[in-house]
Amino acid sequence: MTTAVEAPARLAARGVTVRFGGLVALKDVDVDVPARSIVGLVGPNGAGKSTLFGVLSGLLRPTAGTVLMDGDDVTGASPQARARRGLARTFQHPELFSSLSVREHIVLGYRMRHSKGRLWTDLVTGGGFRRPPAAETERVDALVEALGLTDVQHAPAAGLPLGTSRLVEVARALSVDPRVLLLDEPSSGLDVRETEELAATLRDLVASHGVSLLLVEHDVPLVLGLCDRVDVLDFGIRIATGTPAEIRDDEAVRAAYLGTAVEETA
Ligand SMILES: Nc1ncnc2c1ncn2[C@@H]1O[C@H](COP(=O)(O)OP(=O)(O)OP(=O)(O)O)[C@@H](O)[C@H]1O
Repeated sequence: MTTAVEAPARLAARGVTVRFGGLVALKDVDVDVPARSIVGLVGPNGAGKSTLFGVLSGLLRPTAGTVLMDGDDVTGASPQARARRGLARTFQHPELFSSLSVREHIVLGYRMRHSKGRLWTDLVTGGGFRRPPAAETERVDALVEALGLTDVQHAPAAGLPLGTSRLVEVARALSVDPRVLLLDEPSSGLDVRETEELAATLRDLVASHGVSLLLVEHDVPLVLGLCDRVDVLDFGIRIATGTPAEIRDDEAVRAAYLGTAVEETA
C-alpha cells in the first residue's frame, strides 16, 4: 500500500514564542503556508500579527520555536538568506523611488534577482534600462499585465494613487519569482473597489504563478473572502485556525472581535 506524502509547507512557524522583556507578544504559535495557497493572519490590535510577520521574514529572532521553509529550519537565517530561498514581502507603506517609472521598479526587482551585475553597471554608467534581454522584457511585460499596470507603466511612481502604488509593490515583489509572498496590510488605505480589485488580482496570481501568499490584514471581510485558510491571533495566542467558514462560526473568534468584524461578513 502506498501512502501519499504531503509536501512540507513552503513556510511554517512551529511553537513560536516572542517575549519583549516581561511582555509575551507571541506564545507557542504555529502557522502553515502550503504551496499555492492564500493564508490570512488576523487579530485585534496588539494581537501579535506584526511580531509574527517579523519572525517569519527574519527581521526578528523568536525567543523560542522554529521557522521552516520547505521543511528546512531557517530560524537563524537572515532576511536576505530567506529571500534567496524564495521569500519576498511587501510593506504596509509602499516604499517606491519617486524618480523611477512603474516599469523601472519592476525591472529593478527583476535584475536584483536575475542580473545583479547589469543592474549596477547600468546605474553607474547611466545606461538606464536600455536593451533588456528578451527574457527580462517578457517577464516584466507579464507582471505589468497581471497587475493591471499597462496604462501607467511609464508613469513616474511619484504621485500614483495609493492603490496603484500597492500594485507596483506587489509586482516588484513578484519580479524576484518568490515562492512565498508576505503581504503586510495590503488593503490599507484602499477604498472598497480598489480592495476588491486587489483581491481578484491576488487570486489570479496564485493561480497563474503558483506563489503562496500570507497576508496580515485588518480587513476581516477581505480575508474571509480571499483566503483558503485563516489564523486568528489574540493576545499572542493562536485562538483559531481553519477555513473562512470555520472561522466565521468560531465562538472564540467572535468573542475576540466582539462579534462585529466577523458578523459583518456572515
Ligand atoms: N519592539 C517591541 N518592544 C516591546 N513591545 C513590543 C514590541 N513590538 C511589539 N510589542 C508589543 O507586542 C504586542 C504585539 O504587537 P504587534 O505589533 O505584533 O501586534 P499587531 O497584532 O501587529 O497589532 P496592530 O494590529 O495594532 O498592528 C503588543 O502588546 C505590542 O505593544
